[in-house]
Amino acid sequence: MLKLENVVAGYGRTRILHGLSLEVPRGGLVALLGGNGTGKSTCLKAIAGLVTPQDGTVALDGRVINDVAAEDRTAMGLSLVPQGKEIFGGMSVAENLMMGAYHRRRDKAGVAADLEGVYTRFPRLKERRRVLAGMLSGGERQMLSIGRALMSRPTMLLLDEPSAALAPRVVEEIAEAILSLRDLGLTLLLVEQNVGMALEVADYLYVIRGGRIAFERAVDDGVGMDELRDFYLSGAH
Ligand SMILES: Nc1ncnc2c1ncn2[C@@H]1O[C@H](COP(=O)(O)OP(=O)(O)OP(=O)(O)O)[C@@H](O)[C@H]1O
Repeated sequence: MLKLENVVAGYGRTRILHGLSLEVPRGGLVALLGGNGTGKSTCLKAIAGLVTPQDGTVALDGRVINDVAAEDRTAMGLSLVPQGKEIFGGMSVAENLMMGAYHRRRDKAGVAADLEGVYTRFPRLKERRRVLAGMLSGGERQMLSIGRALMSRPTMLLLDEPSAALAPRVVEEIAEAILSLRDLGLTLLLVEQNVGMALEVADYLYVIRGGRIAFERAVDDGVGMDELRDFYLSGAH
């Protein structure tokens, strides 16, 4: 469904991705692991259209989308759940969710149904729908961030470190939510530093090092936690 080939990208003259290639098949749950500052978020931004590749291609369903604007990629089914839970703290939970459906203004009935769907998936968001998003806990913010992305009716979600700074019990909840999205038929690319969580949910793993993919393997083929941790920690330093 999604294919990156030899993507070179960065900020200004600074190159961060040095020829990165990866694939996410339809319905797959693929994890991209790597240490701090290795370019994981930059990779997601290149897919979402927030960073333009200087070389290489990003293709969705066989179509190269390098020149497609970010908002048009959202309409094509790509939705980014950014790191840092970039929610609007001064707006209510419900208003934040509606922001995810901004390009579907003419589809009032569909948007209302999807809002109910998000509330069914995350009952805590329903309970807190009138609360200012800035008052939510870390786990609730992450759920809101995922819920807001779902409001654009995506076919593929790009999740940027959804477990970051969350307690283990909450990470487990988020992992379950991610698995339930896969069961719903969504295709997922999950950027993580939490190796345990990635191994628990993903069916395929990539490790990024120096702006390129340095290791990849199907989880079913056996990937040891220690092997992975050593691999990318040794590469990060
Ligand atoms: N907007 C920007 N302008 C300039 N440099 C940036 C920008 N965003 C990120 N960088 C730099 O690009 C490099 C890769 O950042 P990126 O956020 O892609 O890494 P990451 O693997 O997601 O790391 P982390 O897990 O710490 O978020 C870092 O050195 C970072 O400082």
